Amino acid sequence: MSGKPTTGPFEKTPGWLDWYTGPSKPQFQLPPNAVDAHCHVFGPGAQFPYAPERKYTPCDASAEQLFALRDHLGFAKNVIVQATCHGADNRALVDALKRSNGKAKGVATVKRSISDQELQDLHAAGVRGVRFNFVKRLVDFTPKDELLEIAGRIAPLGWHVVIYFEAVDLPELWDFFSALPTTVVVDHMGRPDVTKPVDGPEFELFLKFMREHTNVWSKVSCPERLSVAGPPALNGERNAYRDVVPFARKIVETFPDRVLWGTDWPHPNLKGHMPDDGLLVDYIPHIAVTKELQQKLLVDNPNRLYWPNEA
Ligand SMILES: O=C(O)c1cc(C(=O)O)oc(=O)c1
Repeated sequence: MSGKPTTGPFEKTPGWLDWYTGPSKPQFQLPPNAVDAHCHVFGPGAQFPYAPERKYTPCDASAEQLFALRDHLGFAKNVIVQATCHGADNRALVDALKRSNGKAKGVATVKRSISDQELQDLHAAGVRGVRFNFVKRLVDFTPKDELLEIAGRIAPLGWHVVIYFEAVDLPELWDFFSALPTTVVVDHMGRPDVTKPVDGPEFELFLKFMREHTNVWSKVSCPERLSVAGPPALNGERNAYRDVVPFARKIVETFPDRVLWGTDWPHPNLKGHMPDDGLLVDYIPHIAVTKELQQKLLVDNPNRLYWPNEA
């Protein structure tokens, strides 16, 4: 790993937790060509300013630092997801993609005013999806007709839509999600409340959503965000976030061909602790318990979605 977090000209949100320097080497050996399918770059703010409409100001997390983590953990490639602190200004994302030597693809945030040429430029840089965010603490509301219009424009490019929402909001968003004309990838399992039973009505609704929509995939990421009881991936703990495991394992085993995993580095907005990313990788074999499931989750699925010509 190289470097320490900086903050440049911006003042971080009070209480901000910086990403973990000096992560462990995972004990779990990632298979060849494994993809970290959800991570972000922040700034650096001095070069790529944070968006005026942002809801938080992070520490910087540069492309070099992300690529150093990738190599340290043993991933071959990254999918970099536009972070809300950059709004619809995708310059930091595009710069990271261009400097990845083909080892990163991206998911952008766009507005309806984007031109066809700008979409083509994003495609050339390696963008393969757009993100629609419904988490109220992160973004202001965007009208659904605007989102549907964007989805209709990116569909012919072969892109997909990434959606981020809270489990309690799924009933209200169901019809809108059903109308999306592309592959749809859900961030962080649709944020289940893991204090509720894994076979209870809330999580069952999410499973039903995936069962009834074969175009819907799920990232089984972010146990560090969803966990209530821990234990955190710190201090050598290689059996972390046990309360999240049954939820992620259920999705992996029910929909093995429609799941992705990512670190979520640099883990924006965590409050209690910042995980050791090496120990976070050691969470994977607890949710994908066979070599076959690990191969699909980490290699086959993300390569099929993001590098289809190489898969
Ligand atoms: O839960 C979060 O705070 C969060 C935020 C962002 C973002 O700001 O883009 O992305 C994520 O994947 C998760």
